Amino acid sequence: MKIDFSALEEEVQRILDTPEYDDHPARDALGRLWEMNLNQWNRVERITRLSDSYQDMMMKREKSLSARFDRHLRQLEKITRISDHYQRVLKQVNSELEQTALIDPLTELPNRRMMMKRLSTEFERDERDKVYCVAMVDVDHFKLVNDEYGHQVGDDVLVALGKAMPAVIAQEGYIGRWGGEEFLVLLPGKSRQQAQQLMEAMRLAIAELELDFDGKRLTTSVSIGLSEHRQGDTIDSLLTRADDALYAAKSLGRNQVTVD
Ligand SMILES: Nc1nc2c(ncn2[C@@H]2O[C@H](COP(=O)(O)OP(=O)(O)OP(=O)(O)O)[C@@H](O)[C@H]2O)c(=O)[nH]1
Repeated sequence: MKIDFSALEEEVQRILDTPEYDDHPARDALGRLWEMNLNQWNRVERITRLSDSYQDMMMKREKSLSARFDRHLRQLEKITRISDHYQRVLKQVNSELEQTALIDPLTELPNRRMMMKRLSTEFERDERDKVYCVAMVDVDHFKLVNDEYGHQVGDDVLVALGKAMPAVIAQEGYIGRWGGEEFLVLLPGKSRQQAQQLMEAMRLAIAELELDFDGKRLTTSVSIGLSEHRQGDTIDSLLTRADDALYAAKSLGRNQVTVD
């Protein structure tokens, strides 16, 4: 049977409020039962309120946690984006630095370090049947250019030669600034005869070059010492022979190619 509690409560309330029942033997017990009932309801209400506010608190907490999580996630994404960007910039700066460390700033040709790197790579390859020549190129009487036209014109001459010589060599070899007014040419796969022909063409091209700097016209020439790789050669021995050949070219009157 279903009990209608509100009707029952109303009825009990009415009995307790009726003065004729004040002396009824069950009046006191009913009064206390009613009191207990009220207390129980109050407790239930308190517990319900507590549970509601606890649920409320948990929901708020969950919301704030999820908001914090989202905020952290966005920050993390931002940091990742920044870090990716910096890594790209760093990579570029590194490669630019590496480039500048290997390029001669005046002529923009590979510098001595780069040439040595290149030579080392070549020498690491299998020695058998290696066909390889190197040529040391030195500008003749370059001191006179500086003395007569000034250091700036001297620089301009080096820049002009740094453009003219690679144009002759093209894909046949590899040229770099060795230092001062000296250049080094690497000629992989070239026999002594082929290298000599190429260096002769380069010497001639330079001798015929007419340079004009602010109306100052001048010509110049280069001496070239060539050496061909021999069995058992080291980088040092190959370069020393090219140097010796260059010395010979200078001694023989300059503007010529000599082979050691
Ligand atoms: N303008 C300029 N001069 C340089 C540079 N590097 C070296 N020189 C000059 O090159 C000159 C080389 O002089 P030397 O070693 O006597 O040789 P040279 O006058 O060319 O005579 P030979 O080599 O015997 O034909 C020196 O005066 C150096 O100062 C440079 O980067 N710019």
